[in-house]
Amino acid sequence: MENTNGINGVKGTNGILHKPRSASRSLPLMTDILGLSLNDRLLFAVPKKGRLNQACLDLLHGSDIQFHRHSRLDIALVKNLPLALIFLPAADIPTFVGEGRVDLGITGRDQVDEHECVSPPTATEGVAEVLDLGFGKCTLQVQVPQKGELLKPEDLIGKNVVTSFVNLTEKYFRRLEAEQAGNETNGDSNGEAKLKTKIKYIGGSVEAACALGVADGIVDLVESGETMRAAGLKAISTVVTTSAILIKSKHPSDPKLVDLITARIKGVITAQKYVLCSYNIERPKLDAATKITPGKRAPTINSLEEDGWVAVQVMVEKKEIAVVMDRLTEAGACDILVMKIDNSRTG
Ligand SMILES: Nc1ncnc2c1ncn2[C@@H]1O[C@H](COP(=O)(O)OP(=O)(O)OP(=O)(O)O)[C@@H](O)[C@H]1O
Ligand SMILES: O=P(O)(O)OC[C@H]1O[C@H](OP(=O)(O)OP(=O)(O)O)[C@H](O)[C@@H]1O
Repeated sequence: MENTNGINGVKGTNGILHKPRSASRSLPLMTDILGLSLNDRLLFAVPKKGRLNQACLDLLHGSDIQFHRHSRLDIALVKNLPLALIFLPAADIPTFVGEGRVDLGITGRDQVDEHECVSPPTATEGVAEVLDLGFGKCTLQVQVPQKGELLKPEDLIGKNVVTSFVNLTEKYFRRLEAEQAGNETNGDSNGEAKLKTKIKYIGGSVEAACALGVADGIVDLVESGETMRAAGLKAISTVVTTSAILIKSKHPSDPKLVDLITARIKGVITAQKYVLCSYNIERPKLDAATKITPGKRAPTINSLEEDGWVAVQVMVEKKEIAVVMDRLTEAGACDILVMKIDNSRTG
């Protein structure tokens, strides 16, 4: 049976479309205890707290994924799709998705990289990146006290480094130590060489570690740099850059539903990134104007009732719109209007 969304399945008593779950995923018993049946639902992991949480909730809202989350409960059934949301720490999402326990997830690319240091993808396990979501942009950096003798990452070799990203940090220092020793084979994380740098895990407030004497340097995320500067630290090297991504398991239980959710999320992301710009211009000036606003595919051009004039409608990146309006005015455009896009489906 197929519903209007093109998702195969059968309707349950509550009118929700159910798809037979793939036999490969066994359900945790806890779901029965909570009185929620996850049977036949695609599982979608969302960060339960922290920097990515609100942006993810906004994305779900924009994608018309309707749910009610009971307080203290980390599982929510979606009312209008055969989907269940699982609220998890961002750091744990690559494990659940990578092992195929959860079909879809949103987390930082840094968390996926950290996970893959210890669980490299195989033919059946591991995550596949579906979409860069464009938020949660930051950089994982090596930081040291602003005042001090440590100037470059090599100066930290053999010293104490504190981080929440122990695997990426170990990989980074293995490579650095191998380069310093002039022996590239040492860089293999399976190698025998003992790491000289001492790497310790701390779950949060990593920036306090140097001032408290726990670390000589840290590896932590930097966005605006405010936290780092307030803690009297400076960045001396970048380990990885990151942003929030949509990931899926290698064998999702309902690939068509994964595609549908991906298309909805993509539509919201595009709508957030672009505005719709319309203007009128005399036809001889149209070429110059459309060079300024080429659009995503191409501008829509309609003749006006007034002879020799056309109306142009085109998508423009939000961050560029002020400069684009200045340039359009210079090119002779008039009646320039800019409109917010609520949602989209574009190629
Ligand atoms: N300052 C930041 N700016 C943008 N994105 C960030 C920032 N800090 C973290 N992130 C992204 O959010 C992810 C989760 O980090 P965050 O520290 O919010 O998680 P958490 O430890 O689950 O939450 P909390 O710190 O509230 O306990 C990171 O892996 C990274 O991808
Ligand atoms: O460069 P900034 O814009 O200052 O952001 C960077 C800070 O944000 C994150 O921590 P968060 O505030 O999420 O809390 P945490 O230290 O508990 O992880 C990160 O670990 C840095 O401490």
